[in-house]
Amino acid sequence: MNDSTNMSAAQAKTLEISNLNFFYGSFQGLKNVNLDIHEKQVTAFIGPSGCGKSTLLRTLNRMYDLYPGQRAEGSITYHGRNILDPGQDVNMLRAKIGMVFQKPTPFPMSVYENIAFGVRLYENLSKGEMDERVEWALKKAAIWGEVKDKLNQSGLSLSGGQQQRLCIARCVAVKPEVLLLDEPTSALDPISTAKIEELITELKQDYTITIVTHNMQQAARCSDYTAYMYLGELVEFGDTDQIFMNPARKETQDYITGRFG
Ligand SMILES: Nc1ncnc2c1ncn2[C@@H]1O[C@H](COP(=O)(O)OP(=O)(O)OP(=O)(O)O)[C@@H](O)[C@H]1O
Repeated sequence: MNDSTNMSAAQAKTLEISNLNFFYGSFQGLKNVNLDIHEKQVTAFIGPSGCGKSTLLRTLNRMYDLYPGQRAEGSITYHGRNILDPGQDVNMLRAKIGMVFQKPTPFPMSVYENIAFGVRLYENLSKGEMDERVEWALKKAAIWGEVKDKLNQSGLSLSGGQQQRLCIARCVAVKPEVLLLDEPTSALDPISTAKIEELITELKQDYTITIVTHNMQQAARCSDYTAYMYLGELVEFGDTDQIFMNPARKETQDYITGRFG
């Protein structure tokens, strides 16, 4: 648990989720979720399989838009605008609110190009500037030392843990404000997991982070706030210390102590 966070009501909110409902066709995946994501803090979504953690994460940068039949209702306010509005520029939104998936997904191209490719979609940098950006992003993701002599090798030649940090670097390279991490360590060994957890703690100095995790210890170690979900509803949300040590709801207590789920 994180002692750096003496939570206060005054803490800035990066995303304000209000009355959010989500539908997969006729199936309702999220039911009236209300939640604030605080600036430069780590918020963990926990709960049993199928409770809606990934669905909630995917609404935050409208990733669901890529799939027909999926829709969200309600509002998610970001910089004073509801990002669910049809007029929202989703490409710009995804640059500002980037996502890293459960399985590392490097592009089948060099380490350098994995980073430069996304940057070119948004910015026109000179070769020198791009070199600097690539190095900066790889350093931010704590992988520069391991890949600086392999920039022209395929991203797919890296280990799983390195690939995941490359994906985090790719996300950071376009200078987002928010990182959405969907079970980022579930495919990784314990050492790579520890590196990513350390990285999350470092990255929150600059970014607002939201993480879906099945791992209670991970939520307790890395997050400042925790949201416990069940059957599409937000059961309880609060400071991670409070949720783990003194949950208000019995359902939360049962889940975190392993009596349920
Ligand atoms: N593409 C889809 N079409 C229809 N229903 C879906 C789809 N994706 C998810 N669901 C349903 O929505 C609900 C929430 O799923 P979601 O993936 O958000 O849960 P989760 O908490 O992230 O689960 P897990 O921990 O297993 O990844 C589940 O009942 C799931 O079956």
